[in-house]
Amino acid sequence: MDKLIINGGKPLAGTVTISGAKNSAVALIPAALLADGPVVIENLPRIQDVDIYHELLREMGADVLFEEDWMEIDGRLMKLMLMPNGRIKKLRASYYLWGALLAKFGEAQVGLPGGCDLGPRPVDLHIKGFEAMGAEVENKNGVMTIRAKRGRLQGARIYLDLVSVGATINIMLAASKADGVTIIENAAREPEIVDVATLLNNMGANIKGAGTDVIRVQGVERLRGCRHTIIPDRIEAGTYMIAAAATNGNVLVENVIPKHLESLTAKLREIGAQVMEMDDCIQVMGRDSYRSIDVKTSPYPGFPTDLQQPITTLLTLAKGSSIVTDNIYSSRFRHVDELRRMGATLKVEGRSAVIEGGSKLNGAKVVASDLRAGAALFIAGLATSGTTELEGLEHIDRGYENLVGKLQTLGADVIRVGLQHTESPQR
Ligand SMILES: CC(=O)N[C@H]1[C@@H](OP(=O)(O)OP(=O)(O)OC[C@H]2O[C@@H](n3ccc(=O)[nH]c3=O)[C@H](O)[C@@H]2O)O[C@H](CO)[C@@H](O)[C@@H]1O
Ligand SMILES: C=C(OP(=O)(O)O)C(=O)O
Repeated sequence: MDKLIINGGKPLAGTVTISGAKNSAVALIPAALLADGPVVIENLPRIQDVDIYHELLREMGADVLFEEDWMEIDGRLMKLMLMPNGRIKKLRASYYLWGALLAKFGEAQVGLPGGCDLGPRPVDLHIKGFEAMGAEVENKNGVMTIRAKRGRLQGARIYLDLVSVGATINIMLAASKADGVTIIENAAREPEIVDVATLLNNMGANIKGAGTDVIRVQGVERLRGCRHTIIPDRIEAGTYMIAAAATNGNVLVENVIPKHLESLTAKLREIGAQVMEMDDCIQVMGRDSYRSIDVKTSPYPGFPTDLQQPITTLLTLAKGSSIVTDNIYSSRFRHVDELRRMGATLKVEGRSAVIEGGSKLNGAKVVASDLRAGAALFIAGLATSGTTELEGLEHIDRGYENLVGKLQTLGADVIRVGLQHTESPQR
């Protein structure tokens, strides 16, 4: 297995360019299947989740060209297939095939998704939405068979009991070609949802209100091909911002939408880091001592759960007690034991990490249990003055493009060793 070897203690300095958003990319790709012509998606991140989606599309008979950072997708020759297992288990976002195939064929037979193990990740709200639109749903040994009872879904008013990114996008996908109007209430407002609605509208859909908590979708008969550029990955950007602060560095994070990072920017300023927002970049200047603070995750525009683990690492360096509470996932704390192995003083209490900050971290052999646990640990490795060996890179590969290259550009002493010497998995 590959591992990262990090000789930490060097302040990160320089410029890092952020890739396209993972959570947009993995929804835009299935959305493109709905068009009666080619859709070109640009600024795709070269990450494992995108590679797996590429393979899934080929498996389903779509015509796909994947070059550099763009993909041309033509779903016209695609066949409806049973997809019980295999690649769909390797990522969370394979659940978007439910909404996309339902809209395209009136039917989907796709297994339950994989993705990061963060405790229970139910899909009841997706199902509730499809049922409200006239689908019958059967779960047989983890394979979801979802069928529009009348051949085509009907518009419906759907209230989401919890704010869910996945359910909001899935219902939007399904509703885009349904008969009539669908209203999604208590919809998620994440920028990735706006990105998906923008692509669908450019394909000829009629979606209003994306980015607010009420989304209105007037179904249309046909969607057409178009060209779309993905928004920057605010979680990748946030990870580098936190890494800059944790190493007392000075990093210009470019190709970002600063507004998408406001909750993190506010927290970094609160602990005492200097953060400057410009048009499409953010500069973070660290310092050698920080104030402790509390952080609570919540749906956008709140503090993102996907940055909860990375900021926990930073707060282990701040003097005093900090509490980091994850209101989205109750068990997203598998990085905590590994951080303790590196000398941090913190424990899990309920759905919070309680941190006694200020202890000096040391290098150690640690394992990433999930994608952002990986981020928390490579940031810790960069911030210690010792050597850290980090395993579990298959999780990190799901979401960080060219991690080693980008860190090396910022002056980090980090290499990847193991059987596979390439950063990005083979396509
Ligand atoms: C591919 C993708 O975009 N992944 C993101 C997406 O995941 P994902 O779409 O899976 O997360 P959701 O927004 O749906 O989950 C939010 C909360 O709602 C709960 N829930 C969700 C659906 C459902 O049917 N029932 C239910 O109870 C979840 O357990 C969780 O507690 O949003 C998460 C929350 O911002 C991020 O951490 C993930 O990076
Ligand atoms: C939880 C995440 O991803 P996924 O939902 O794809 O597992 C993440 O990106 O932090």
